[in-house]
Amino acid sequence: MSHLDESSVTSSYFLIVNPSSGGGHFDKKWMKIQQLLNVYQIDYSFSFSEYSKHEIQLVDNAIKQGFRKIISVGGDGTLHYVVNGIMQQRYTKTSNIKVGVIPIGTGNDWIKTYTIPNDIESAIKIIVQDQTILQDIGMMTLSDNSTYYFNNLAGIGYDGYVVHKLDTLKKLGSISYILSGLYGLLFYRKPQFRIHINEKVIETTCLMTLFGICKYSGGGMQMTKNADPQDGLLDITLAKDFKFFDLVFNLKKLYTGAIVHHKKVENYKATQLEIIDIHTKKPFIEADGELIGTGSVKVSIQPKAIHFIIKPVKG
Ligand SMILES: Nc1ncnc2c1ncn2[C@@H]1O[C@H](COP(=O)(O)OP(=O)(O)OP(=O)(O)O)[C@@H](O)[C@H]1O
Repeated sequence: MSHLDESSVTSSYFLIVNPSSGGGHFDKKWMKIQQLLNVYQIDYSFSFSEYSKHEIQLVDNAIKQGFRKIISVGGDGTLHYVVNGIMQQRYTKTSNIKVGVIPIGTGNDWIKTYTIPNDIESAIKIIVQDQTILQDIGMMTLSDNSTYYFNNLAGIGYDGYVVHKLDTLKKLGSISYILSGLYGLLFYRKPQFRIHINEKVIETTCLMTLFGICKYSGGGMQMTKNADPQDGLLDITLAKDFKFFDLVFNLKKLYTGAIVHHKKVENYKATQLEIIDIHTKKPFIEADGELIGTGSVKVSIQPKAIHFIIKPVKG
């Protein structure tokens, strides 16, 4: 780790701004954000991301320059790459970094766990209040040894397929997740997984396996049983031989979280697991709603890795 001279560390915020996030009206939103940051006397610098994953490089530069407070202005994808930038940099311990979010994305699922409102001014007020939580971060290693981090939820199988299909439907907003999900289930061929978890080996046909750090994904669905962002454990859901009608008849349960009690669903807590794609069907792998690759994957957790600015808890 190449440590910076402490005198170059600044208390100012650095905003990573995704102008493509949220599908429109960016100029108006950005104008409002700048005005409010001035009203609340927040000292900041910023960069616009110019393409997907550019956030990683922008975060690296900002931390190198001495910034320790990073604000992600965008949706879950922007936050995902901001987190990847923090986890990959080598200038300071990741837990020295504080991350806040100004949500302007389509889904904005990460903020739901912390009841941060999907509203620019409320989010800025929360940043001013400066209450933080030291959150766990998930890590995935693919067959080619590439490494990816996730701050919300990741998965392999059908959810990856849905993310792959989602791009064309995203302009419809959060309903696009469910439309994409239902459409795909008519055609999707479930892979066979060999799963090594907690000294057990499970071999099964599997619609998907999910790894949760936080509670919500897919535009407000709750598909893990008891995700706790600070317990040092992945909250794992195995949706086994789920069929089209299993999903149609249980739509409401996807949103209430009751789906985890379905007889074709198994839940686990673990610090690590490995999923082997037995017949090399190359199932899609997603992290925080971003497609990251295909094939087998090892998943683990980095406990209490990054400080996130969250809504102050009353009491
Ligand atoms: N200038 C850019 N042009 C195109 N894509 C970009 C740009 N900057 C960042 N991206 C990428 O846009 C993708 C989507 O971003 P993000 O998820 O934040 O927005 P969203 O899709 O509107 O919101 P959500 O994921 O919450 O539904 C991410 O992969 C991000 O890296």
